[in-house]
Formats: sequence, C-alpha cells, structure tokens
Amino acid sequence: MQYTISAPKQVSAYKVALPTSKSISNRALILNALAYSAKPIKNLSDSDDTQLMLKALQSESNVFDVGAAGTTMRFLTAFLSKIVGEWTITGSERMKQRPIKILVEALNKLGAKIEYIEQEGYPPLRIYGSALEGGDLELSGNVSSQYISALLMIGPTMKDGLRLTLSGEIISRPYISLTLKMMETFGVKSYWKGNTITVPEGNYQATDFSVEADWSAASYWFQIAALSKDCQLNLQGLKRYSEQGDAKVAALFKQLGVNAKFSQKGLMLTSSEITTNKFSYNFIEQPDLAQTFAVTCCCLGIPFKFTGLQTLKIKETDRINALIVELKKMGFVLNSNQIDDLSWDGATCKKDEKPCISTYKDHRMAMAFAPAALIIGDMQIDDPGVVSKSYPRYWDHLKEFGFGVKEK
Ligand SMILES: O=C(O)C1=C[C@@H](OP(=O)(O)O)[C@@H](O)[C@H](O)C1
Ligand SMILES: C=C(OP(=O)(O)O)C(=O)O
Repeated sequence: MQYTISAPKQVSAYKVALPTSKSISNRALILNALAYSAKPIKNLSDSDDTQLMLKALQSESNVFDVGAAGTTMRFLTAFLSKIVGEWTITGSERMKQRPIKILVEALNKLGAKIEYIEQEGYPPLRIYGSALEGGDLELSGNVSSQYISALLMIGPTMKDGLRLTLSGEIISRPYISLTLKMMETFGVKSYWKGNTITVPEGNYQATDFSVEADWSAASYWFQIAALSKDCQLNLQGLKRYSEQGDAKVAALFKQLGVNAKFSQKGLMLTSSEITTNKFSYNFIEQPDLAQTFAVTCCCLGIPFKFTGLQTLKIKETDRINALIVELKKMGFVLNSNQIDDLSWDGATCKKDEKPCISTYKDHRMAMAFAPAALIIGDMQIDDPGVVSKSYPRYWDHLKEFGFGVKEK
C-alpha cells in the first residue's frame, strides 16, 4: 500500500496529542514486573514496540515474537535470563540481522545459558533462565546502549548486584541515564563514575508511574514547523526537563527557524529566523533524530555535516543508505563514508516527478519524509503502516493538521 501525501492548502494552528514514549514505556513495564507490582503503568505507549512488550510479559507461553522491536528483544532477553525456565525469543527478519552477541555473552558470563537457534550472534535465541550471580563485567559501549540498559535493569536482582565497566566510545548515552533514573524511581539507586556503573543488589518498589510524551515523535512536528513557516503548533504531554536525549531537538531546531516555548498549555512552536547556513552535528547521543534533520536540511537548502552515525546501520534498516537513496529521488545528492557520517554540500540532481519514498520497514523513514511534501509537492510513501512501531496515529494527525493523506 502507498499513501500520496500533499501539502496543506493552508497552514494553520494545530494541537498535537503526541504519543507517549516507547523507550520509557518499555523500561517501565520491565521495572514494574521486576517490582512484582500490581499497579498498572499509566499512559503506556500504544506503539507496536510497547504492545509487544506488554503481550510478552502477560503471555502464558514460553515463546515470544517481538517483531521489529529492538528494546523489547534486548530487555526481554535479559529479563528472561534470570527467570527459571526455558524460553524462546524471536523477531522479524530484520531483527534476525540485528546483533545481540554482546548482550548474550554478558548474560552467559553472569551465569545464564543462552543459545543461538539460527545464526551465531543474532536472534532467535533459546534462553535457559536461572538465578544470576552478578558481579563485575566489562562490556563494549559502542554498539547499542540497549544491551547496557537491559543488564542494568536486572542488576539489582542478582546476588552480587552488577558492576559494569564500559569500553570504547559510549553511544546513545542519554538512554543509559534514562534507565538509571527510572531504576531510581522504582527504588534502586546506582552510581555511574567514569566508565563504571555500579548497581547494588536490592529490591525494586511498586510505584505509581505515568509515561510522558515522546520527544522523538515531537521531532516530526518541529520539522513541519520548520518547513511550513507561519504555522503554530501546540505539542501536548512533553516534559520540559525530560531525561529523553531527544529533547535536544528543541535547541537544535532553533538554528533551523523554529522557536519552542513551554506554556501552561503545552510546548508552543512558532517560526523564527534561520540562524545557520551549514548545519553540523554529532548525533552520537540522539541517533533517532538523524533522519528528521537530514530531510529538513535538504528541504530548507541548508548543507549539513552529520557525524556520530555509527549505529544507524544496525537499526530498523541501514538508515545511512536509506537516506542517500531516498533523498536522491527528491533531487538531493548526499555523501557518506558508509561508517559514521553523512553530508550534503548542496549538490542536486533531477528530482523524480512524484517521488515514491521506500520506507524499508522503518517507521522513521516514513515519518521524516512525509513532511517534505510541504516543499517538494506531492509525493508517495510506500508501506505507510510502518509508523505504528512508535506513532500509530501519525497519519491521522497529519490529516487533522491539513495534509492530504490518500491511499494511492
Ligand atoms: O534504549 C532505548 O530505548 C533506545 C536506544 C537507542 O538505541 P541504541 O542504543 O541501539 O542506539 C535508540 O536508537 C532506540 O530507538 C531506543
Ligand atoms: C532504533 C529504534 O528502535 P529499536 O532499536 O528499539 O528497534 C527507533 O525507534 O528508531
């Protein structure tokens, strides 16, 4: 299926009921389960990734299919490792290409027994769960922070707690801080000094917990504000001093002509002056924002140089490649070392008459490209249903704002 997206005839004011964060929801569900709490988590995300986590935790089966949900795969692997029983965890074809060896080896060192069912280093996994000893562990911090978060959350349940020493460059650091903060909310305080995180043995406490709105989802509305100039958006449910690393989007979009101001009513976005003629940023702490900024900068005609993209190749798709191929359809020629950077020096090529953007089973490809209709005119988005991974109501919201969103 494809949607044809057309720009709104008239840009107006719109109040956006943002989805809540899947990252926070999935941590809250694991911590709630580890606290043996009967209190439901409030404002859980309606995303596929969270619904899959919820389903797995409520399931009577010992076989779990987590689809394309990275956090669900990684957090559940650690969670199941410490529960006595035999468990099988699998996922989508793409999930079977997303590495998990670092986490599996770490859990095996802590006393778990995890085997690969198909390809070594990748899901699906067979987990023979047992009480884990814990103790000292060294772990690479430069592949996915989700391995670290997964281990930290089960840390207090181990006999000796956990002392994790991270090696290499630490990527996606705010997601680790978010995990530690949420663990503290559930009653266990940890200590992060230098490259070592110490989690004492302890018990999580049942807590009333409500999930805040998703700053990554908000990024698409910053993009819409940047590309549509005079619109007024009111984003609902965001926390001003959020632990979400993607809250950085507000400061970054200031350079691209979006003014963001918190009021009693929500986060108000209005247009302001663009203050840069070249956008340079290291996305090591906000990998999920890279697509939003690549599309926005091209549409605004602002050359860019992004670094810190080394994790993009192992996400829902190879996002570096996907951006290069799809932006070319819109007439923009990008460059990359195919490792960790992406740049645009302003080079253009002939644009497809009505570009049809492939989304590679990646929600962020669909969500970051659709706003481009404001600048390039009618375009198509292939497989638009992918947005349900994090923001199921995305298309409804675009329609309410005024975009044309029609089945081809
Ligand atoms: O812990 C989390 O909730 C996440 C961590 C990040 O992944 P990596 O640590 O693999 O970069 C991010 O890209 C993902 O969307 C969610
Ligand atoms: C990378 C993402 O998700 P995950 O790794 O949890 O599948 C994402 O939502 O952009």
